[in-house]
Amino acid sequence: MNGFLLSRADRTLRTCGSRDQYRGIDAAAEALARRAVPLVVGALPFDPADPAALTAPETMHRTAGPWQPGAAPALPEARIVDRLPSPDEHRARVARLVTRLRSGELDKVVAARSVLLEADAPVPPWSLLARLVLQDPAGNGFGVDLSPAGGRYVGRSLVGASPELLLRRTGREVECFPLAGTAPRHADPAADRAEGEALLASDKNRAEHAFVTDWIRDALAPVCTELTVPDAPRLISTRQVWHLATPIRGVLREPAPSALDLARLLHPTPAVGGTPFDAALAAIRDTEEPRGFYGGAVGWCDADGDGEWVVAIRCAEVDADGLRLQAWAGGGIVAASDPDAELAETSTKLGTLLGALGVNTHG
Ligand SMILES: C=C(O[C@@H]1C=C(C(=O)O)C=C[C@H]1O)C(=O)O
Repeated sequence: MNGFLLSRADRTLRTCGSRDQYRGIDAAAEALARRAVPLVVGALPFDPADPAALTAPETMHRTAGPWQPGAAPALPEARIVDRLPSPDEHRARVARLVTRLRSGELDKVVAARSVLLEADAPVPPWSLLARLVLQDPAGNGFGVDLSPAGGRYVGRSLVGASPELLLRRTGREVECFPLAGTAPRHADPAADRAEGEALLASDKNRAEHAFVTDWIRDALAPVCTELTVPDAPRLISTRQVWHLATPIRGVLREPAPSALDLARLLHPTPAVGGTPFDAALAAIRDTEEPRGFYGGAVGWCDADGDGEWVVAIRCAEVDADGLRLQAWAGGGIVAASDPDAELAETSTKLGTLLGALGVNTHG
């Protein structure tokens, strides 16, 4: 995929070409700080030890509102050919994590799984992104060339539509919109509303959510002169799920960290990692296949330090030839989690990507 696109409800950034590429955040941050480049776009991996895929683009184009790609492009038929791990193994992993959570070794950890897909003809990443944005124009649709990360990422892209804003920095203002706590949507409006209300009232889900808001508060407090974190979360919905969400706002202390510095400070939050941070990251590294850029962050930062980063969920990596895709979904596990419910939650979340691809099989 040549270029980068981030489609948000209020504005879209699209870039083309590459005048420089960075595998390390430091090198990109340094180029921005020297004003050697006006803008850096791209993706940060889930695991901070892995390479990033950052690009200083040749040209950029900003438009108001979500991306308007025109009519929904047709996509070739695609099907699930494998699951990593198998649904049974995911359930077993969640059960083992619950044992560790009950022993007090961990407070929360996100368990993820993926599905591998094969298509009859190449899936153009831009067409997949167009379908995701048309399916939910309010979501944060993104398409990123992962080539700057090198190795197996050359020619690969990351395409998705995330409901979660890691951060937006505008001058000294910083905003975050973390999510954690999930319930499925229902076709019947009364059942749907009841599911949402039950999520909002659930102590288990509120506790899961609070690990994320506490993490963000602790990370932002030292770099802010003002910080507002509401006491209770609110409900938001996508086409597939309800989530608990908390809008967080702060005023940054001078010299204000850039959006890229803030992304590095906040990511990975316990919405995709866990608490305590080191133990959760170690558990994920020990139990899961590599997440690559799933669970990472996608966004941009300009030479003034402004920028936006969304959490890279509800997404897939598309192979260089477009014939193979890998889509992931995860969920926060706490001591009270049920392995069957967690498996179902990942299937529902996979529905964002699979729905845009026209794959109806439940993941
Ligand atoms: C990890 C994912 O989603 C995250 C986990 C959530 C949860 O555990 O309830 C909710 C929203 C996201 O922060 C995913 O979609 O893959």
